[in-house]
Amino acid sequence: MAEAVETMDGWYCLHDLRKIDWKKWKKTSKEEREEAIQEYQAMLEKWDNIREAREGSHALYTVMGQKADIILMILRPTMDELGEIELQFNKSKIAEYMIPSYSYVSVVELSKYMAKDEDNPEDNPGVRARLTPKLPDWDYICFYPMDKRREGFENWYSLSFDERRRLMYEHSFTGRKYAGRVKQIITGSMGFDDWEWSVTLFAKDVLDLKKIVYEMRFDEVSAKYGEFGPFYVGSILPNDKLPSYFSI
Ligand code: VOV
Repeated sequence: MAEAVETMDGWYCLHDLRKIDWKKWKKTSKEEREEAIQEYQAMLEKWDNIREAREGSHALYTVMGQKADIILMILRPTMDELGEIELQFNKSKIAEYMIPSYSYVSVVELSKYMAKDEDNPEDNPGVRARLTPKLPDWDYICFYPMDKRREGFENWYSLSFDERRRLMYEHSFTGRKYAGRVKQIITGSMGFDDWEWSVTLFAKDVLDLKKIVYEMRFDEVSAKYGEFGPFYVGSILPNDKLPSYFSI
């Protein structure tokens, strides 16, 4: 009999991707552009303080290619706080020069596939820290949503718990080979968004992102059951680099 695995859920997560309307930006006066950047930096500094107080976390990256220009990943203890941030951002000056291109709503998720019967992983400080993570300031990000397949004989949701645990164990084994090189944040989004999970990977070497995704394609769980949405890859955009990023 298939039964759901218990999940542990942490901070709520919004991935907000925007394109920049460079044409409009270029037509704006220098003063207005400076004002918009300063307001944006002040907003980011406020979020930095929230990160320092461990009441949330965020990461801002530029995106390669034409799907978007920037990605903001933001984590907060409640979904309402994410809503407030989105609203505040939409009302800001800089947002007038940005066009929404994709967004994703989810919650940081760990499952109990590997938990031993006798212990409650939620009591473990390491687990608590992974549910409320401080996003790393590594140079590169890769974000994509994914599903577990539900077709014909390849139906993840009709596999037994033990079989799913075996497959996830194999998956974790591949992942651990990338310790120190790739950090993953898995968020669950059933009932929240169009796919079932989002995967956010951080790396110091951009090639490690390709290598891990490629290697995992051969894990049985990804080979048989993985279905993937659009991929976004980008580079970190620190607060102090905003003026040069927006300079024209
Ligand atoms: C950086 C490497 C890395 C490591 C160490 C790692 C480990 C683990 C562990 C131990 C576990 C299970 C317990 C838990 O923590 O939930 C998971 C869980 C999960 N993973 Fe993972 N994963 C990695 C990385 C990693 C990647 C690159 C992907 C994308 C897959 C691909 O083909 O593109 C992925 C996906 C997932 C998903 C969707 C889940 C939830 C599945 C579910 O059915 O619940 N993951 N993952």
